[in-house]
Amino acid sequence: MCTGRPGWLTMSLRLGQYKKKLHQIYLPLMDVLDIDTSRQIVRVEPLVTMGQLSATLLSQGWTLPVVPELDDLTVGGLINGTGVETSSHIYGLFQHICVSYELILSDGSVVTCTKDNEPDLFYSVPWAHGTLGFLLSAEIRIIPAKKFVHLQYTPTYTLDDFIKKFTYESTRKDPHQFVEALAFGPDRSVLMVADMTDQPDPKKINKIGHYYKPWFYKHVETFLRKGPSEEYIPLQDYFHRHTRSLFWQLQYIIPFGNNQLFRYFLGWLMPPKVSLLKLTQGETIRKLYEEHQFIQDLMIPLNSLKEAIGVLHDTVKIYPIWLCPFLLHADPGMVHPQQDSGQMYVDVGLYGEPQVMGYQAARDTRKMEAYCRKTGGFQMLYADSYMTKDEFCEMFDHQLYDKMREQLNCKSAFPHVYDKVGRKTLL
Ligand SMILES: Cc1cc2nc3c(=O)[nH]c(=O)nc-3n(C[C@H](O)[C@H](O)[C@H](O)COP(=O)(O)OP(=O)(O)OC[C@H]3O[C@@H](n4cnc5c(N)ncnc54)[C@H](O)[C@@H]3O)c2cc1C
Ligand SMILES: NC(=O)C1=CN([C@@H]2O[C@H](COP(=O)(O)OP(=O)(O)OC[C@H]3O[C@@H](n4cnc5c(N)ncnc54)[C@H](OP(=O)(O)O)[C@@H]3O)[C@@H](O)[C@H]2O)C=CC1
Ligand SMILES: CC(C)=CCC[C@@H](C)[C@H]1CC[C@@]2(C)C3=C(CC[C@]12C)[C@@]1(C)CC[C@H](O)C(C)(C)[C@@H]1CC3
Repeated sequence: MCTGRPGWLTMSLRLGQYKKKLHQIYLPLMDVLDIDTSRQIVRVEPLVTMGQLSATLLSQGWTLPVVPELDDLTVGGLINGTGVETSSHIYGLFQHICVSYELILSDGSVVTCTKDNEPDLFYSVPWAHGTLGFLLSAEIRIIPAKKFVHLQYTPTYTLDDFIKKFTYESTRKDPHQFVEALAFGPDRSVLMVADMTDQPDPKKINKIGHYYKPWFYKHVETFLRKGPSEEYIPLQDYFHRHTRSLFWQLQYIIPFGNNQLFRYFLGWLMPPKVSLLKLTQGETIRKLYEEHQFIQDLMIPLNSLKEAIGVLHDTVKIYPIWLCPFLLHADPGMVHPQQDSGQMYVDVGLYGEPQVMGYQAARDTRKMEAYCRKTGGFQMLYADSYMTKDEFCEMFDHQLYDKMREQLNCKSAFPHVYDKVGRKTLL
């Protein structure tokens, strides 16, 4: 079994060919069920999207501690897959802000698991991609929101200076609420730290969410020239700052999209719906993307970042690079640090056309996957994974997952997670 959500509706690169072979279970569950401000918990169904949830919560003065920024990402996808954002250096991944999951298992029974009740199930759901049961609802923590974020930009011009400042901001004892960086070259980066506030300086307010405003990453790049700066951005605009340009992928689809005239007259049409692009994309475009684009998020320990930037420069040479620190909790399950306590990791996001000569998708992605395993890191599974099953099992800890599959009689009910996400099985 798998969910009946069509592959073209999802925010991953894959079309979900496995869905054709499996029995599809329709789960039209798309409601925000309850906002309990005394417990600071929101109860939601799996098809609730980030755009919908952040608008609902913000209207009441609340927000999720971690808001993955593309509007169409769903709670179900973020729990059964994963989610990360610029506040993750404090709160961890999306799974770490979840308090309970209500699931329907292969025998039809419904269970609610938390870290104290059915902990094995609770810890094995994230990253299992719906191969242990179907999610019916989840309870997620919420925190009070403010109207603006005070965002400070610091350009750096050497790799060493950048690593020093980025490491400091990611690990300091009194951290800023949001930390992110964009690397525009091996030694040209802009570090951004931000905090929520209700007292913006009116002269420094920038409503970056307006449709005629420049794409956010282009705006950030200007600070390499202008030097350090600060702004006040409406919170909702901040959360969805990379939505309008799909990070920097829209430049390949609409190359003139950031042109001033285009923005003023047609900017309100942007971004195209990812699901519409997926639904209408032909086989040729799909192949072109597969062969000429490298879209991957590698989650590696922060102390490997300097080396990783060098390796990525030599292997694919793609800029900008999205850098987002996150605290990986030492919880049981498929993804945890190699040490016994939590460890600071960084999500290294590469979304673009490799500028190296002779790039070969399968060969070079495999190289990056091997490097990621060597550092003790993980690949985000919305992207194409070319690993073999053994390599996959080396990257993701299968101990608890295998135990739960055995215990819950999953083998005849759900495919193995590798058979859902592995690229080889889709060829
Ligand atoms: C993407 C998406 C996200 C959603 N998210 C949420 C969410 O977060 N929370 C939530 O609560 N819901 C959510 N919904 C569901 C939505 O709230 C319901 O579809 C709601 O019923 C839509 O209201 P409407 O005003 O568009 O009504 P309609 O769709 O026009 O009507 C809803 C029903 O009421 C009937 N009806 C309308 N008027 C009358 C009348 N005068 N007398 C008798 N019957 C009448 C209609 O025949 C129909 O059966 C979502 C839906 C979608 C598609
Ligand atoms: N900032 C970020 O963190 C970003 C994250 N992403 C990635 O995008 C993906 C989310 O995209 P989205 O379109 O929302 O999700 P998808 O529909 O792609 O779902 C992802 C996985 O979760 C499973 N799943 C979804 N809902 C349920 C459910 N109710 N019960 C059981 N399993 C379920 C799906 O199973 P099935 O195949 O059976 O439907 C699928 O394997 C995540 O993997 C995330 O990592 C992408 C961009 C940014
Ligand atoms: C962890 C983080 C921040 C991840 C961000 C990932 C985005 C850059 C990804 C998510 C979905 C994504 C893979 C997508 C695409 C680009 C990169 C996206 C937006 C596009 C639009 C590229 C063009 C393709 O033809 C197609 C339409 C299939 C995909 C759809 C998904």
